[in-house]
Amino acid sequence: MTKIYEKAPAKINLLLDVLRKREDGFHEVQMIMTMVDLADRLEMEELPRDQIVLSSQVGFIPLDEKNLAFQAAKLIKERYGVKRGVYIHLDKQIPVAAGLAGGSSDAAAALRGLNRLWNLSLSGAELESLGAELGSDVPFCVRGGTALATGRGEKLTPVQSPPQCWVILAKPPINVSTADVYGKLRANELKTHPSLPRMLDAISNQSFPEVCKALGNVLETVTLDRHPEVRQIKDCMERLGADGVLMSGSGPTVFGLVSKEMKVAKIYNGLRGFCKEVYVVRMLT
Ligand SMILES: C[C@@](CO)(OP(=O)(O)O)[C@H](O)COP(=O)(O)OP(=O)(O)OC[C@H]1O[C@@H](n2ccc(N)nc2=O)[C@H](O)[C@@H]1O
Ligand SMILES: Nc1ncnc2c1ncn2[C@@H]1O[C@H](COP(=O)(O)OP(=O)(O)O)[C@@H](O)[C@H]1O
Repeated sequence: MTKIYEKAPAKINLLLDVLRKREDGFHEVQMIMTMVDLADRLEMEELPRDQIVLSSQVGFIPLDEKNLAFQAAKLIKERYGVKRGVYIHLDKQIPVAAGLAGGSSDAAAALRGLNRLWNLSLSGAELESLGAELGSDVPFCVRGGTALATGRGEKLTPVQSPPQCWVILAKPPINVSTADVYGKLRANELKTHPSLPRMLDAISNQSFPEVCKALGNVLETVTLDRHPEVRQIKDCMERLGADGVLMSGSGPTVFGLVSKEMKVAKIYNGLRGFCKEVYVVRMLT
């Protein structure tokens, strides 16, 4: 039996601005998103019966229709009239409900993989548009790389890779719901907004210090207030010498950008003192 493998990397938001709340309940955003090399892995294999079966080595995620990879398989099957079944094994490495788009990336990987397994010959644009039906971050996860995401996050413009660096991820032991965070955001009362042109300039000049200065995420106004432990992790990373520090997405994961390898071990060890889940990864360029 043919087996298809797909990697589903985590994303971080180098910049996340919210412009306004829309009538459909979503928020109009401007985000610079990029992938890091912490990834889930999906293994897909045809089943002799017309059924979607999902398994994982972890017990704390749903394996039924609530799972975004399951939803992706169901959507592509129904839309293209595929009368074949699939067994998907999900090797989960990305922390869940962390602001790292783990579920969205799994859905994107399932779309890419099933397109190959079932020889559907769908274009990248078609896969992205299917992805948009599953979640705002899924089109970016289908495409990967670095992008400016606008609309509710589904409209993508490619952006050059940021200068390569180390990324230290620290996830406090709390789960944050994206819907909750957007729900509590007072989009009209935001006092400051991160500057998108500044971040785009920093990337196009490949200036690591400028990228660090241009980091910004308006969702911190909600999550940092409600979860002091996230602010503590930010402060700790700054104290330990990370060059740039920001919460990713709706949180609670905080990432630190570090250019010099010799600083990484000190920051990692310092964080491990009070946060169990710390990862040292690279940006995917
Ligand atoms: C905040 C971000 C930043 O990348 O990521 P995460 O923190 O979830 O990783 C995204 O905007 C999350 O995208 P995603 O997780 O795909 O969101 P969706 O499933 O589409 O929406 C979940 C809920 O979030 C709210 N939502 C989402 C996107 C958006 N632009 N405005 C919103 O108000 C809506 O209430 C929606 O019901
Ligand atoms: N494949 C999946 N991996 C992880 N969580 C999933 C998946 N499919 C659905 N979920 C559900 O989606 C929610 C958000 O998960 P996740 O995508 O990891 O968060 P975030 O969008 O903050 O990065 C969780 O509550 C989880 O139960």
